[in-house]
Amino acid sequence: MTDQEGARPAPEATAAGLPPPPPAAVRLFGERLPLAVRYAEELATTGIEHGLVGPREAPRLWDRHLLNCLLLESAIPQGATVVDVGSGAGLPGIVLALARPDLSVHLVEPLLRRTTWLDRTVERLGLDNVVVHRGRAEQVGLTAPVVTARAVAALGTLAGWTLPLLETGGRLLALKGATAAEELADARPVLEQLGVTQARVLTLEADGVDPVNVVEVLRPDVVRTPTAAAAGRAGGSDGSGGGSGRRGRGGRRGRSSRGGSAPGR
Ligand SMILES: C[S@@+](CC[C@H](N)C(=O)[O-])C[C@H]1O[C@@H](n2cnc3c(N)ncnc32)[C@H](O)[C@@H]1O
Repeated sequence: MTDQEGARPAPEATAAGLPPPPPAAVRLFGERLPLAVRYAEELATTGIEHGLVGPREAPRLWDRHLLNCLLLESAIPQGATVVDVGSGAGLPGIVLALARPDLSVHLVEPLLRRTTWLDRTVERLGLDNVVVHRGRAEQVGLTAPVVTARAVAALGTLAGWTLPLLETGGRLLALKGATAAEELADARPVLEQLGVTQARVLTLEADGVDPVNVVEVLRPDVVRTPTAAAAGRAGGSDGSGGGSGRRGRGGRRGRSSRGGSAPGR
């Protein structure tokens, strides 16, 4: 047998270098896989054209982005409302909404170019469990039991922005990279100033997917304002890495609304 006879056909590319979904995506998205494929195709085409995704990301969209974000869903209770801050191209918010139609997901993103793309993508995918809000986390005025974020800000800064968005007993779930424990240790003084007493690193895993580190921060009964000095130490840089079923009062599903509308309260 020649090499050529024994060679398997190359996996068919679906859009602009996007490979077919890997077995873990097929298994984990289940019946929602066709929608996840359409989202991946949007990322690989219009997402790259509009600058929401790096031009070389298409071949690794499944592993590095969709599956990485999908692992987070196991930490979110059934029927939860989720506020995803700094969504960018909808990561992790759209992935969660795709995999979990029981969730009500609010995407918070300040940049108009991005919310325009998010609006259009949510509409194209027919996701009626997503509302897009244009605004900054610290001004958007939403509340929910779960707030998610990936690659938005250093942990102390992120906690300062997002703890006020959490309902009593709510949790911030921040997707972080390999240095999650280090980042949590660095942020401890600021978290203490904010009143946080419970924060830990969760490692989420599934067969065929690289494990993901998530920093979970529980909302304290009273969220305090850190001193300016502590806030400065928290840093404003981009942190690397990476709920309850009610709809926003002011937001429309699949549409943008400026900050100020609240899902829950
Ligand atoms: C590096 S991107 C990450 C996007 C996406 N979460 C991901 O993982 O691909 C950071 C995003 O956070 C947004 N952002 C920055 N400051 C923010 C703030 N104060 N509130 C909400 N979003 C913010 C930016 O506009 C940008 O879209």
